[in-house]
Amino acid sequence: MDDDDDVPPLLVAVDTDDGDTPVATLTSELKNTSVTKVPITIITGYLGAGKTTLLNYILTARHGKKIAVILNEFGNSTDIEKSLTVNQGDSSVEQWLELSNGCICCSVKDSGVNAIESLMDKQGTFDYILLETTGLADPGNLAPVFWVDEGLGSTIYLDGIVTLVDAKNVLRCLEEPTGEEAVRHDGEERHGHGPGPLMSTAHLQISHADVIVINKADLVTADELTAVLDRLKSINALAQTHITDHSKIPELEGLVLDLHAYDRVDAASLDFASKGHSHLDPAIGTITLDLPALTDCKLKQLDAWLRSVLWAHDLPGHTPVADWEVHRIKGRLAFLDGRRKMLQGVREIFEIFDGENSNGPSDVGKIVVIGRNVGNAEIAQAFQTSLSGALVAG
Ligand SMILES: Nc1nc2c(ncn2[C@@H]2O[C@H](COP(=O)(O)OP(=O)(O)OP(=O)(O)O)[C@@H](O)[C@H]2O)c(=O)[nH]1
Ligand SMILES: [Zn+2]
Repeated sequence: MDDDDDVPPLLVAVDTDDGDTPVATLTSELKNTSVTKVPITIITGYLGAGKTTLLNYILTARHGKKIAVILNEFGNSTDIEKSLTVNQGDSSVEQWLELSNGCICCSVKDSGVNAIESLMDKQGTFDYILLETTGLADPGNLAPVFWVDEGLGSTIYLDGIVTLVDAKNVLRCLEEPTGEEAVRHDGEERHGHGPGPLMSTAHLQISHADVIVINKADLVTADELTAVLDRLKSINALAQTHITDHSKIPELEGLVLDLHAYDRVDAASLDFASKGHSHLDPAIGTITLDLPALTDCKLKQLDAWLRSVLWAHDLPGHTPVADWEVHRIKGRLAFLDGRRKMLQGVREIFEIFDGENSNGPSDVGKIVVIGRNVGNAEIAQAFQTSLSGALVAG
């Protein structure tokens, strides 16, 4: 591990021609065009994978953005009464989350967003927010905090989750969850896990990713790299992958920044995910469900099915065969009349929104699911049977 971790990355206003443009000027300029929402990218990855290296790379690259870096302390849902720290130039501002009583995920959601908004009030708006999690954070707990409903009028939006993996160590991390992790992720809080393949923090960080940066490529052979890539694709076939040395991404925009991962669904990634990949990983996998052409009535049935699966953890019409949990869900919903909608979800939260209309009758609907044990043949079959049943009936 590096010893520079105690020195948090700095917020720098890069590429302004005179490096010391006062913050006040930037703020008033931005306030005039105040409808612009600020994207937030979650940067996650196992201990020592290269998160800080990536942050520093982004901060010094030419992009002209005024970036705020937030170090997240509430990676685990049991440990959220913490603060957000924003580093700006030489100063560091800490904002405590004020948790109200009531449902813990609602209060985290409100306070996480409020904390950032109040930081922006105090410090001036940023163009972009990078949120670095601790190495042991589960991004699935964090994403819903920042994936805010349009209607709530938030000034920030979740742009994507970028997961760094260490090419040299990731396979070992996936094989050997530490005792503590095995207990943490195999026990309590989530839907009564039965026995099953162990899931590590590395699994959770990979399964929730929109982009996976396979870092430290300089430390492995080409064959080792291929093995890593195969394993990662078997866990999360939806994420884009990039191979790097010292987290150097050639083009930041579209590859790690400005992904719009939650307001668009990329058709090519859905098609790739449904090509059928090996089930190399026993704990987490990606499956594709066939979806018949929809009508408005069937859309309602699909919505009810999603609520049942994601909220009640119940596969309608099916006795649970073994334990499972859904981390990500994405889909293309094709309608008989040529309309097309997209589905996007993280854990319990999902959204269906309009997509571009199809070009013709060959358009097929599909839903890609990433989650714990869903790659198990019996469970994959149960998902498909339950979905098909829900859409035929009624
Ligand atoms: N050989 C090699 N070393 C790298 C690479 N990327 C980062 N490192 C080194 O790996 C160490 C850890 O990198 P960091 O960027 O601090 O990793 P991190 O994910 O922020 O680590 P934690 O915050 O401790 O979880 C540092 O010493 C880096 O210089 C790489 O591509 N190749
Ligand atoms: Zn670090």
